[in-house]
Amino acid sequence: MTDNPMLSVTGLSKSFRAVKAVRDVSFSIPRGKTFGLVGESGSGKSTTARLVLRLVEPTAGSISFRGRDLAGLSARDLRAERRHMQMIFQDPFGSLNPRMSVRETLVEPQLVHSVGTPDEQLRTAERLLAEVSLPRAALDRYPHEFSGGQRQRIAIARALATNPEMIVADEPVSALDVSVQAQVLNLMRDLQDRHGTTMLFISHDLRVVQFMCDEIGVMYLGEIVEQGPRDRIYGAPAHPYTQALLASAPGKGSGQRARLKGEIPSAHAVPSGCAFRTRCPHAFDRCAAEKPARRDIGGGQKAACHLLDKAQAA
Ligand SMILES: Nc1ncnc2c1ncn2[C@@H]1O[C@H](COP(=O)(O)OP(=O)(O)OP(=O)(O)O)[C@@H](O)[C@H]1O
Repeated sequence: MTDNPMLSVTGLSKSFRAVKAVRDVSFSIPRGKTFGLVGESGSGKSTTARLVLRLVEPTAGSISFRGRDLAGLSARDLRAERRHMQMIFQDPFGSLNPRMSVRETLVEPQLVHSVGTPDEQLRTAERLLAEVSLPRAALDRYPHEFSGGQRQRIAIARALATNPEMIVADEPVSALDVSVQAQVLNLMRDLQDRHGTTMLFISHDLRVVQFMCDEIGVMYLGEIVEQGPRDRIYGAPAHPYTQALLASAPGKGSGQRARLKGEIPSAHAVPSGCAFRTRCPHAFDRCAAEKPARRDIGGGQKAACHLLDKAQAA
């Protein structure tokens, strides 16, 4: 990774009482790149996003954004920093205020962060609508008058209204019809290219992550068990969980790899040693006794699995 990443997360953990939602997560995102977090429901993806956005306080670990440690910022500085980190959520209907017109929706973030004069704010709103391919007439309409895909376009336009350096997108297309998903993803990629925005992108859908992301972290029970450049993760997955996820993806034959079996255990009772061992087709004694360290396996790929030691010893 580069020396000067836009976002750098180190040793991030979050417990909600006995629930260990996020455990010792570290990654960084170079400027203009997209880092994807993928994993089953309950693996801690959304909690990681909320930690990065400082919507929840970490139990441990640090987050550096634009070279500044977010924990060290006063409430006021943190608010100012939010201008540079915007978010897009799964449910655009829930995240858009039903009582605000599109004009108000797009002007409000600019008002909150004192960006531009009222005239400039309106012009920005008009430009953003054009960028997300909605007509100018949409300005005076309300969220319920739009389809799900159009609402997500409005949410994307709103996220861009303060010209942020980074966007955190949590399952931005999973509530949309499959036919609309590709349009919204294409739009997000085009806008990212045009604006050079850095992105943290969260999805349980491997195809979506493959399409959107440069680098990928695979999460299981709160941990990143494997991480690396997209082509390595999809072409040469090293962790049995990544392999099983890929084999279980819709449209994939099981091939040589075991599909994912059983349910993800509760984050209340994380298995000892390797958290994946209870579902792993390759588990052996050491997996219950000892937690595998994350090891570098070349090409920017890292994975935490005792099999990698075994392979090396062989
Ligand atoms: N506010 C909370 N209080 C208690 N437990 C929580 C809270 N938020 C998340 N959790 C728990 O933390 C774990 C991780 O949840 P999280 O939503 O981050 O996972 P996820 O991978 O985003 O899954 P999903 O796609 O279902 O949202 C789960 O066991 C969840 O029940």
